[in-house]
Amino acid sequence: MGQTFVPGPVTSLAVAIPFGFLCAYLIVSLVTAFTNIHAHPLSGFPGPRMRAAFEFPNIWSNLKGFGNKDTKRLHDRYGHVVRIAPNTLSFNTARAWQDIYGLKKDRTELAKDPNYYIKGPAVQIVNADQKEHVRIRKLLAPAFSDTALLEQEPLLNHYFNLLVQKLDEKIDGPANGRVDLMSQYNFLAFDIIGDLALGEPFGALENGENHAWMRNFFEGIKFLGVIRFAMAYPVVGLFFQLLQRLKPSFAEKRIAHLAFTKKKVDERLDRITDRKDFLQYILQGGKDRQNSLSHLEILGNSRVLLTAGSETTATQLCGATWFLLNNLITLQRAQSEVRKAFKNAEDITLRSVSAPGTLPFLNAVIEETLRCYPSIPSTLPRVTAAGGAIIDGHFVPENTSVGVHQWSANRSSSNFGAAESFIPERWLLEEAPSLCANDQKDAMQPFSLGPRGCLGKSLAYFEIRSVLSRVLWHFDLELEDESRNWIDQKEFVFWDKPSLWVKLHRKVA
Ligand code: HEM
Repeated sequence: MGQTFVPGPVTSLAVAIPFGFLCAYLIVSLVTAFTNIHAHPLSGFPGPRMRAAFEFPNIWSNLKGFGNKDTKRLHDRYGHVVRIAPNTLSFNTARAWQDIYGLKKDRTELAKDPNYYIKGPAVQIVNADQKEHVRIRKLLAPAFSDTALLEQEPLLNHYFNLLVQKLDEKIDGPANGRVDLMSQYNFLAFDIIGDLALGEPFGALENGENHAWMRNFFEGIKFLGVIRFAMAYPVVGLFFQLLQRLKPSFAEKRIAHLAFTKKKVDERLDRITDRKDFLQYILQGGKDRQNSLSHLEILGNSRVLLTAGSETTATQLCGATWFLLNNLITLQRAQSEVRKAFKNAEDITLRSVSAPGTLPFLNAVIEETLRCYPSIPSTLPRVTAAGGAIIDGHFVPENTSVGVHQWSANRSSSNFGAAESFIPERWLLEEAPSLCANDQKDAMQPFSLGPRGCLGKSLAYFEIRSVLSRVLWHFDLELEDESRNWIDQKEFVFWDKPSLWVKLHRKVA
């Protein structure tokens, strides 16, 4: 006969204490949820009750990579402003862009949301507060002026030509013209920004493989989503810390990523050169000011430049190519415009691709790609200051996280006619179809706006116009069947882009 187990006092306590904590946690969560719905300063804003009550539906949606689609669905249902989390409002109008990201009359700006822009040990341009940001931006801005960028033309041309050469080699090689343009564009954008920022080629195009830095970068972005979850739910945070101990590769990749950047920055700082890379501007600008950047700040900002300047531009190159190849009439028009504008490949220069009136249709394709497939489809959140703010005509109480959700703004039928369709002609004054007559063009701000708007916008346009012109000039392209649905992607702040398979043919002379 078996013995009956009678729990002793120690066993009972071991069960009772966690059980007690769990009950207390559940009760506090439910009371908070009830208060969030009925007695919160944002209670009057529209949105689903679950979103008003808890943080996790929003975090979970982003963590799974469906943030863009889920948030847009909420805007379609609830309107221009939606309460997507207890303390978070999402907007989708042109007015909201100005109210949230523009500089105020008293020269202040809405601060970046610290729960999103998680600060590391070093201040860097993207997460710095307003005062620090002004200091850093002043040092970096001269490197991004059109004059400074035009001086970089030989360097840029080297990489543009290398891309064409590598693509051309694929035609006669075993690949028989089949190529993954997503990888090639990523190699190109990373090589360019690596060279511009740190004065040294990274060799991704040359070697034809993703640099470990790039592979780790995307892991890092996904990792940020987990950190945000852990910040909102400390219980998840504890579990996550445990996971890191059990699976050290999680943290190792991040450490390797940081170590690589440090090594490259240190090597560059040790090198005496008169090459005008971005670091040269930072060091020169800091010489006669007490505002120079510390070593840690140089490191932090270099990481930002490498990231901000590679992934975003490569995304646009991929997107524009896919939209073109998916619509043969558009492709033919863009291609014949480029081939007519440039008799010889050498005529394609930074100045010629940017000259007004030279490539109107290609420029319209680029704008429409930025609308339909923005590099950063999600929200870049700010926090309202003491006393609250008027946003898009609504009074928003202080300490609220606010932002424009790019995907929802760009694809909203109240901002754009036939918003879900790719129609480059909407950007051409004389050809815009009547259904696009009321387009709210200012509702699309792919580079954001105001004092924290993109510093690399001119560089991005130079790169995108130059590369698309060259690819369309040199090659005839077909989309491979497996990339027909390429555009259907998950989003983790940036897009999780799969390979973009195309078949290249040399242009018939
Ligand atoms: C199509 C390409 C690009 C897009 C769509 C884009 C978009 C953006 C956006 C939306 C922001 C605002 C971020 C925020 O508010 O947190 C930003 C900031 C920034 N971008 Fe870009 N970007 C692009 C290319 C580049 C390039 C090529 C560089 C060159 C390094 C660059 C450098 C920066 C920097 C330094 C900032 C921070 C500006 C500041 O806080 O003052 N970007 N970008």
